[in-house]
Amino acid sequence: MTGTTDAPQRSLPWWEAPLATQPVDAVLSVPGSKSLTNRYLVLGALAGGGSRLRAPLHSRDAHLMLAAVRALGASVEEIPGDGDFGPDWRFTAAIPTDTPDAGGAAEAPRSVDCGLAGTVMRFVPPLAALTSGPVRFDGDEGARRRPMGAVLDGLRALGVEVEDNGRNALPFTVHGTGSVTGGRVVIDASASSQFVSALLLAAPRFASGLRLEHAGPPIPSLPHVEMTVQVLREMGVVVDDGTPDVWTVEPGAVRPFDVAVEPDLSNAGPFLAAALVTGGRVTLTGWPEHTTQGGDHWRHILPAFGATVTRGPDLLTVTGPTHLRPVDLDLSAAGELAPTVAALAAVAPGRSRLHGIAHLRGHETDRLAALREELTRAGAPTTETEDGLVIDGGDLHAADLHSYADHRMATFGAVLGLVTPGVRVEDIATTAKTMPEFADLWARMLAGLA
Ligand SMILES: O=C(O)C1=C[C@@H](OP(=O)(O)O)[C@@H](O)[C@H](O)C1
Ligand SMILES: C=C(OP(=O)(O)O)C(=O)O
Repeated sequence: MTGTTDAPQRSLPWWEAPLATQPVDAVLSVPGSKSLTNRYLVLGALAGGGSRLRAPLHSRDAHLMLAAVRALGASVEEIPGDGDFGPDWRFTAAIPTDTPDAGGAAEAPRSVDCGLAGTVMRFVPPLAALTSGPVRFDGDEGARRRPMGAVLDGLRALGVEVEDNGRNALPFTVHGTGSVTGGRVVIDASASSQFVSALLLAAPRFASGLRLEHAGPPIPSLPHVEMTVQVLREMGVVVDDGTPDVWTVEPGAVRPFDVAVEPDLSNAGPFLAAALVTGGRVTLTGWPEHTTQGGDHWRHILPAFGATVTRGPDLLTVTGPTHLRPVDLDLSAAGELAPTVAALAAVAPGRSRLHGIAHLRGHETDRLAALREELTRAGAPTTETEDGLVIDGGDLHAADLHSYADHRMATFGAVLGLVTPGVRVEDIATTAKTMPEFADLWARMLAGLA
């Protein structure tokens, strides 16, 4: 099966991926979780009342979410914190909800730039529906290709007016009336777990709460839905998720909070992968004891390649094997890890199979097509299946690897480059979507300084 790739037409700078001259040996910390930061920003916008995010992620996706909740009327100030990667955020006012629609015809629409952030384009429209007046959403060119239908149809089923010229995609305008009645909604969330999270996060403020049902093929990335349920419960919201594919959220207040954001375990992936491909050792600090982050799956994925994973208090250490083994993995629960897993499979001699990830075609780019193209270009012949990739690894060579404006395609290239002379990665700065510090941290890891 083949797809089309959308390698950029513009000429972007090339980054010479550093080659590891010896096994890496580093202890490092990574910035905060995108998924948690952007959920807390949404919940802070509903709670207000001095809610504080400690050590939040400072990246393009997080700053777009911050700008979005501010555009909807929340007030957030930056205050010094203890995090290594930037200041804390404190809400001084929630978004105004339950305000009657002023009649609004002449009101200029507020606008939300979604960039390429799935969390912004999916989580913010239901918030916009709770405020009064039109809100126009748009984003990067690539964002207009990402699936949105289930959120927009879900909102329409709840009585919210959404104007999208029949595209079911960005750009669109949500016409908020200051309140959403709520009730029962059925959606197909097989293209993204974010459709479920989006409606659940705003649901405590729907007048009669929400009963959300999924009907369709299985939902991918289920730990992200569990994360949504957990953060809602932490803020005092009553959620029932006892029946598979059905969630009920009781109407009620979102309690103001003070939380420390966990490190981003998905973004820890390329650094852990460095230990595997170089036969070295990498320790991540701040690894949570319990977490809903999909990135916690590294503890199970990396041993399949032959790595040893050990836990210490607040630490995870990964030691690479002498030779990587090929793998056969279902990544449906943690699809965002697939580009890094694919890089490891390309280094491992033999045939690896990744499945359960058809929905990656709707991520930042069509990741199955992009990975097929770039892996094959680098000497690991790859084919697409209906729901994954078959990768023949072990014989990589120099290549110029495209990043498709996708942070995880860029870090994928960096992993290949560690053990393959002559790899260049296009536009490493695209990692700013979730980790602006990537190239710097990568260099520090290689220097043993991190
Ligand atoms: O809710 C979230 O924070 C996310 C959910 C997942 O989306 P999909 O279900 O679309 O894979 C994940 O891949 C994405 O990086 C972040
Ligand atoms: C799929 C991803 O992002 P988004 O939140 O934009 O969906 C990702 O980070 O891998």
